[in-house]
Amino acid sequence: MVFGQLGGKKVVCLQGRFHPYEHSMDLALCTLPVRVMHQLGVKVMIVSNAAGGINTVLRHGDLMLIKDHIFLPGLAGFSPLVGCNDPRFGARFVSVHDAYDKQLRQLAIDVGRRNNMTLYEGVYVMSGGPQYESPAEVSLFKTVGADALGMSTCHEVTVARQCGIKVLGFSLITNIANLDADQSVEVSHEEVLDIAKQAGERASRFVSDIIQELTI
Ligand SMILES: O=P(O)(O)O[C@@H]1C[C@H](O)[C@@H](CO)O1
Ligand SMILES: Nc1nc2[nH]cnc2c(=O)[nH]1
Repeated sequence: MVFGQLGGKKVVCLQGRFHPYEHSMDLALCTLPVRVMHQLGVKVMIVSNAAGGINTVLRHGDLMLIKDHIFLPGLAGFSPLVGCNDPRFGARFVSVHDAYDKQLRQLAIDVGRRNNMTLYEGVYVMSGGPQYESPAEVSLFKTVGADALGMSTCHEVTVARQCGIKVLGFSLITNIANLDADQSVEVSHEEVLDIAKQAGERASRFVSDIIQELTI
């Protein structure tokens, strides 16, 4: 965790995250930093990820605001909320009808527009990873309404919402997910890192501008 000030606001940044595939799908462990941030008094969490684009409008390097998510591991019982519930972090049963705050999304859209940024809005699906998806799996996700897919974020957002932290999320499209097994292209982590690196500065500026205008 890095503590500091940005745009006149107190901020805490995580220099990385714990992915469920790195920790035997122990999602409670992977979301510990979010609970710590809650205990520190954090009210807004801005979360980002690298993702494969499913929606055909998305291109390498695009930013997609997350409007909603499909938490696939969570649906299968791999939720950070299973097990004993500690009431310091919120209720046993949590509604995620407003996982990604509408007001914060509007703020991001306004900031993006002022900076002439093309910003898409869509649904992020989290798979367990660490393998990238087969074309048939990508087709499945497309059919159920996903626009981009990755291996993180949903468990963190679920815990943040349980704690009452408002969330803004965006995906950086690092690769185009394959839909056709006959014309598929290999996805590589190097490509993901490369595109993420290229977009880093633009994405950081965008987040700083949003933080500057936060009124919460
Ligand atoms: O932490 P994120 O979700 O940005 O990282 C994605 C998912 C995998 O960890 C990795 C795959 O290339 O990028
Ligand atoms: N699951 C998944 N995660 C990603 N992270 C970056 N690209 C991808 C992708 O295509 N699939």
